[in-house]
Formats: sequence, structure tokens, C-alpha cells
Amino acid sequence: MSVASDQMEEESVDHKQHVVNHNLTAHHLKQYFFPTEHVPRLSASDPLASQLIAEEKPVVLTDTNLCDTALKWDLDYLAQHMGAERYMVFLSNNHKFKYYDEAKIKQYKTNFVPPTRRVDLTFPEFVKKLREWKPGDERVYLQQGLNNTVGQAIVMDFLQFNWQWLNMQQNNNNWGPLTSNLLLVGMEGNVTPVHYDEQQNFFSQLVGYKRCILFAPEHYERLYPYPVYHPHDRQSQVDFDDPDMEKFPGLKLLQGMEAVVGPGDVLYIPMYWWHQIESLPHLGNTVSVNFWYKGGPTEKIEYPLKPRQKLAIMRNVEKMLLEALREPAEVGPLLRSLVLGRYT
Ligand SMILES: CC1(C)c2ccccc2-c2ccc(C[C@@H](CC(=O)O)C(=O)C(=O)O)cc21
Ligand SMILES: [Zn+2]
Repeated sequence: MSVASDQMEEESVDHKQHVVNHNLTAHHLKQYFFPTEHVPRLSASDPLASQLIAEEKPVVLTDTNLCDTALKWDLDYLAQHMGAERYMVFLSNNHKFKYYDEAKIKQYKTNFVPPTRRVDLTFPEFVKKLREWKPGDERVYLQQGLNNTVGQAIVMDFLQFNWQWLNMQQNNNNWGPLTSNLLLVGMEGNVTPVHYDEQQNFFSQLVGYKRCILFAPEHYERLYPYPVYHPHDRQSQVDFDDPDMEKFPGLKLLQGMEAVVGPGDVLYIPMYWWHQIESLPHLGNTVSVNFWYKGGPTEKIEYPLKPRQKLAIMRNVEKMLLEALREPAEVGPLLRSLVLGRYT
């Protein structure tokens, strides 16, 4: 190889490394097998931001002041003020924290091996485990609904969130009620694998940096979700770190959007949009709070249906079939006889 082509080789690799300059932090992001475009970063007062939210498209809002009183929620502050309660902490033997629904495990019958385990720790115990972590140890991820068990100072900070802005968004977009706020405290490098939720989500980043990768609901066929009755319902079967292109050929067409969110950023994750969220390696632990809202009442049905409405229909068909057949193992064969050679 001549020197010139070596040089070329070097630059092309560098180019592919997808450098993101965010708040003067040039950070090399892992390149996945799919292309992505940037989620727009806009001021909350920009009419385009309101339009994107109304159209249920992702947007990063940089100046909502939504959780300004919580920007100081670092580990020491939280350990000091989160009271002596025990909080839900998930442990994983690798960097992935894949959600599973405990209620579906017994119904699912076949041997399901949970990929993470849950323990209840006081905040100081959690901080100790996080700070004493060394390679080979289980990773930790605290996930706790903000409720009245937290300490006074936290409640005071919470009450001073920009609820006026939130309520305006909820009303303007005809969303249902706020159902929960999860406090999330994760280790750098933790990954929540790609999944979708059935709620609107204002995802507020407080401490540290998270890479958020999103896919529109119409990529449903390309992300191969588990069956609805599976404990990993709403999660993709695809391992992004080792994609099986033969088993999941649709992956070749997958394309997404992504954003790195930092302190003060609020990412709107529309209902039914797939998302993978990573606490960036080497940039310290992360603290986030999400705001989940039920979707609004569906006004009159308009055709053609939106992709998320078709997703809801498919979910209902699966649930109805399970109800009728009782036996999960019979759902696949019945769907195959229904479709193969007739609708394909
Ligand atoms: C992985 C974890 C801790 C978990 C374990 C077991 C059950 C539920 C959950 C759960 C739910 C939400 C999040 C926050 C966020 C992802 C992220 O920020 O990591 C996200 O997906 C969202 O806000 O919609 C994270 C988790
Ligand atoms: Zn989610």
C-alpha cells in the first residue's frame, strides 16, 4: 500500500467514526450497521419545534428550563436527599439493560432467562456499588418512579419543574394524563436496547450525556419485535452489537435518527417510536428524568391509518388470538396458516 493510500484509508476510517461535537466535547460514537440522521435541536419557542411535536416527530428542545432545579442532582446530592428508602436497581452482567415484564414470564411457560436482575438498595448503597465498580462486576442502573417517598429537597426541586410548559404541551397536543416520572441513574456505558413504549415521552437529561437512537414506527417490520405475550414485549429481537442479517433481512433497510443529549436537553420521544438509549462511555454516570403521558383519545379515525395505528391493530390481533387459543405455541402456526400462500 503506498503512503498516500494509507493516508486515504486513515481519513476514510476517521470520517466513518462519526464524530459528534456536542458542547465542545468531541466524542467518537460507535458506528452501527444502519445510517442515521441528526434529530433537530431547536429552541422550545421555535414554531418548528411545536410543529414536530404536533406531527409526533422527535426533536431535542434545548431551552425548556423543564428541570433546571434538578441539574444539581449528582450522586452526592441524591444520596444526601433521597431519604432512607430502598429504590429499584437493575443489575446486568453486560452493558445491556433489556426490559422484561415479570407478569408475562409464568404465562410464557418456556424457560425464560431474565437478562437482568432487580434488587432494592438505599441510594447510598447504590452509589457505593457504582463507585466501587470494576470490570467484571455487574453493572447497575437505578430506575425509580419519583413519588412522595423521596426526601423533601427532591420534592421541592420537583415542584419547581416547568410544569406550565409541560401542561401547555399536554393540552396543545391533546395528550392524556401524565402517568409517571422515572428517575434514572446509570453508569457510563449502560445501554437500554431498542424498544418502543406506548406513551408520549419528554425525556429530560440532567447529568452526563446519553446517545439516543430512534426509529419511526413504520420500521416495525425491520426491527422484529418479540411476540406481544413474550416477557420482552415491545423490545426488538435484534442484537445491535451482533445483528443476524440472515434471520432478520429487513435490517438492511433500517435507517434512524440520533441525538446526543446533555444537561438541560429535553428529547421528545413520540409514542410507538423505537429508541435505544446509551450512557456515553467515559463521560461519567448519567441522571435523567422522563415524563410519560398516555396518548390522547383518538378523535375520528382518518384513512389512511398512521403506522402507529396499524401497530396497535397488530398488537390487538396478537392479544385476541392468544385469548382465543389460550396456548402461546399455537398463535404462530395459526397465523402462518392464515397468511402463507394466501396473503403472501
Ligand atoms: C432499562 C431500565 C432501567 C428498565 C429496566 C426494567 C424495567 C424498565 C426499565 C426502564 C424504563 C425506562 C428507561 C428510561 C429510558 C431508557 C434509558 O434512559 O436508559 C427509556 O427507555 C424511556 O424513557 O422510555 C430505562 C429503563
Ligand atoms: Zn423507552
